[in-house]
Amino acid sequence: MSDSEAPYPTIIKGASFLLAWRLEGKKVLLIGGGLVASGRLYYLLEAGAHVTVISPRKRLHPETAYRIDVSNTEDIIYEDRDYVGPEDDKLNVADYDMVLTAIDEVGLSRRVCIACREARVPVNVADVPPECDFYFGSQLRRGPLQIMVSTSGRGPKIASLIRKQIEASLPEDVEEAIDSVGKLRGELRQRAPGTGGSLGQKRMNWMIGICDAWRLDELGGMTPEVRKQLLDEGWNNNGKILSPRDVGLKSGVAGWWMDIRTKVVDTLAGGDPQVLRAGIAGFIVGGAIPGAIYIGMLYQKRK
Ligand SMILES: C[C@@]1(CC(=O)O)c2cc3[nH]c(cc4nc(cc5[nH]c(cc(n2)[C@H]1CCC(=O)O)[C@@](C)(CC(=O)O)[C@@H]5CCC(=O)O)C(CC(=O)O)=C4CCC(=O)O)c(CCC(=O)O)c3CC(=O)O
Ligand SMILES: NC(=O)C1=CN([C@@H]2O[C@H](COP(=O)(O)OP(=O)(O)OC[C@H]3O[C@@H](n4cnc5c(N)ncnc54)[C@H](O)[C@@H]3O)[C@@H](O)[C@H]2O)C=CC1
Repeated sequence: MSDSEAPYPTIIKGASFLLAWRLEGKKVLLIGGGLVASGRLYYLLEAGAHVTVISPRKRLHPETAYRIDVSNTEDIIYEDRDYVGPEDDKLNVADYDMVLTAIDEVGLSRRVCIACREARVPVNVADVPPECDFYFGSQLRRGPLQIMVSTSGRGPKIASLIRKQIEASLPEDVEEAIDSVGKLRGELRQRAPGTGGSLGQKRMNWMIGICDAWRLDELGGMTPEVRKQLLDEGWNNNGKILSPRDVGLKSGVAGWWMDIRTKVVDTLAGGDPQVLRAGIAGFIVGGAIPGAIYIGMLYQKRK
């Protein structure tokens, strides 16, 4: 059977299994305290992990020192010393949910990796990709929204550049929209509790319908009263999907402008606002220069 005849997508191996790992309250061992470790520590703390950092004070990155001494004293156990290796150290890698090394001693990192794999503890060795059970990626976070770019170890700087492009293209209201949808889902669950089954399917269909019918900026502006109206007159009315117009919201100038803008951008610039902006700037500059010459000529003539 050729690829084009296959009923489902062809499996192309070589990917990483991307997840959003819930580390809240989990124990993580971080060996090293330099620049790379400071980045690791930041993400671990944002995820609510309890981190044990081992690294001599004298080469601690200032951000790591700040986390240890000032901002996250409760979340970090700090040991001011060299880690001596999995065979001799008083800390046992098997006692942790995750182990990270970010040191400049490849031999030691390798021994940590072997010990972790024996103990089946996931490990990341910053300087040796084959010794990583998982890679970090270039990340961005806007409240509940998290995006990670991975290049499968090939080009971390490219991952960083792509992340910046994604960041610049995100709609402004994305955080508020996710927040509103989260609240609506919670209120729907209170009204129709339970897991799975036909009720679960009905709940999911209703949420999909709402997300399809409302634009991000409209979702972001949803008040508690509107959410109640959606549930009272929509969900409780045979699972009807009410649009913003149905609940009395006028599209408003902002909404109208967004619609027009999206249509114009799609038509003129293939969906890229930057291309359109460049085009408009070119149009203005292109008009301004001949205009200035013309006015200049009129002025000359009058004289
Ligand atoms: C495999 C991986 C393992 C892991 O770290 O988990 C890994 C490995 C290595 N990185 C090295 C170097 C650099 N790393 C960066 C930057 C980042 N590296 C990150 C992740 C990863 N790096 C994982 C794969 C990610 C993927 O799949 O795309 C990012 C995305 C996330 C983060 O670290 O938090 C973060 C960007 C964060 C951001 O800006 O958003 C830069 C650029 C810079 O510093 O500006 C350089 C210098 C340029 C260069 O060398 O390309 C070297 C040394 C190579 C050598 O010695 O020559 C190794 C080891 C090796 O490759 O052998
Ligand atoms: N994965 C990635 O994204 C990147 C990885 N790297 C690699 O990661 C490693 C760390 O990089 P940096 O943080 O920039 O180095 P760095 O030199 O700033 O920090 C190394 C840290 O490890 C500590 N350390 C060394 N031996 C130790 C031990 N036995 N026990 C405890 N702590 C120990 C040092 O005190 C220092 O704090 C390097 O090998 C580097 O090549 C570098 C850049 C990016």
